Amino acid sequence: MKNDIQEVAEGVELTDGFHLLMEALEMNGITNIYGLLGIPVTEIGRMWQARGNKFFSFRNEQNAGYAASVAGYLTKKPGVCVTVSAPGFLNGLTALANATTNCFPMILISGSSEREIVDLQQGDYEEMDQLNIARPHCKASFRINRTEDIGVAVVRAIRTALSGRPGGVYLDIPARLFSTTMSAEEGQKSLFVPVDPAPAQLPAPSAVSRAVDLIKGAKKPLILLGKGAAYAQCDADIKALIEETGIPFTPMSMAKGLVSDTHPQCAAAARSMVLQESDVVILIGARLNWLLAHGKGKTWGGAKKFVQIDIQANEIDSNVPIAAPLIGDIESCVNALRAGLKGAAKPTEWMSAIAERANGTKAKLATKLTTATPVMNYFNSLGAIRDVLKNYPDITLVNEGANTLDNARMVIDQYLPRKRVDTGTWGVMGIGMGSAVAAAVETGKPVVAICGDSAFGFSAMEYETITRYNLPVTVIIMNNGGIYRGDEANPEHQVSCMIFNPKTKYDQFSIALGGEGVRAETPEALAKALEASLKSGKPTIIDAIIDPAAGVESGRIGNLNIVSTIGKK
Ligand SMILES: Cc1ncc(Cn2c(C)c(CCOP(=O)(O)OP(=O)(O)O)sc2=O)c(N)n1
Ligand SMILES: [Mg+2]
Repeated sequence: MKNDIQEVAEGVELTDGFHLLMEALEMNGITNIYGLLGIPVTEIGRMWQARGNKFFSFRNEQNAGYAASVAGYLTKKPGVCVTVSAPGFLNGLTALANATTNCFPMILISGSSEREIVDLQQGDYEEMDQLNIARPHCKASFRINRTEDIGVAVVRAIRTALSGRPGGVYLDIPARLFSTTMSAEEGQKSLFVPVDPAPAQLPAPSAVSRAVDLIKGAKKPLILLGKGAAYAQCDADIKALIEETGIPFTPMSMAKGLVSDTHPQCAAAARSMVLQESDVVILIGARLNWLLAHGKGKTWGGAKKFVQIDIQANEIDSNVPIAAPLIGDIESCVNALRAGLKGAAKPTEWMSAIAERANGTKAKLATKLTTATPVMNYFNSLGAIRDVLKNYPDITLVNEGANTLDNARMVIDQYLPRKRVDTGTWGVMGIGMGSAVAAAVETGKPVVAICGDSAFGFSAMEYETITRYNLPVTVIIMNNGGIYRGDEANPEHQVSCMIFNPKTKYDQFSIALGGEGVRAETPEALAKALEASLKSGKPTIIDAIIDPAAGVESGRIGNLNIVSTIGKK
């Protein structure tokens, strides 16, 4: 390797891999790193902090990775996660794969063993072929072998994470590179900032007129907003498209608040009606995957024509034929549609039929939200939370669980864009605390995490990370004593595989980890504790006691469960 390390004459100022990596990140506007330190990356944490940047140190790399990915989603700059090699890398890889599935820009940087040892499988400390293991789970996997390549590698990682469909990138750095030196002057010259890393991509005029004609001919058009539309940060353009055309819209969970849930054209409360009865559906940053029943079947009722805006051409026709593909970035496509639809007739009859159905649904729900029960259920507990949160529109709501997720998504309104972070496309549990850290750090505003007790358990120890940085995070644990429910009977001489220890006290857990803890057994107590926590700005866990029989298996996706047709033997 000698010939790869420049011989530097005496007296020339030197730099090294550590410094070049940090300068390259800083030059590209990255000041926060989420990670977990150890060999060979420990010094990065200390030096990064010494330079006045922030290193948020986690208890498990998976949660640091979730934090980095959510930072990327909220800021449109890649979130950066740093881990040690092998097991640390693998823990971070789950979050990198989830970021890629969600289309969140994120860079995972892991220290690694030297190539010559990995390739001969000579059994190094935490040896693993990380570069190749990462490749199938992210947009790109790069390894840096020379100090002079650090600048271009960071830029490639940033451009890949941000351009086209955003996603995860893996940067593999062999341990020795960090301390390899080179001339500081040469090193400085090797660093640069990419020009326009996420370029606009305009749709073809022929595609725009095809889509405009289809929408103009629709009797019952519908706009369906996905988290891609929220990520695009062209909020005013999307609101203008909706209001100028008078077309009803319904948001996917993380697109809630892109246009307020209380907007008169919001059809969320009549979702099944609009999915079934619409004749032309305009998908904006939403993929026709499992979350939308793959665009077919009883969810969608009769024949449907789809207009699909997506930056990735091969997403089109992934499940059903798309009548009018619009390939480009969301802002360019939305504004092209606005121009073409100027003066088009508004579907006022369709909109008023929807409003009537929505109002009926809301009235029924309102009764459930205020009906007292001996032990709280999901509705009267979430009703109390909703009444508090409507006075705090700019908090970020983090949400995970099954019944906890499905019911909170339906009950808790969102008023502003990018204020709801949840389990995303995969429906992954454990995103809670990492997402809460990132939201608190990147927005500087309070966070409320509503987690099922099982979901909370996946990242519970990160609550210490939250108290350590004294972040304004309130965690409401919907404690129904189990996965989906807490009343499953125990099989012979065993504890049920679906329930938790009924003696668990999450309020005491919070106090033990340096936070505030409150046990809430009524909606009034829950509302009071939430209000107090938001006012105090202190890390708080509210242990919301929910009826163990209140949930249903797998929440709203029980249909995906597989059960034996021959029963238990
Ligand atoms: C990483 C991971 N593991 C397991 C699951 C399976 N799973 C699990 C384990 C859930 C937890 C449901 O229990 P909860 O206590 O969080 O919520 P409710 O009791 O309110 O339904 S929801 C769900 O899909 C998952 N989605 N992700
Ligand atoms: Mg539960």
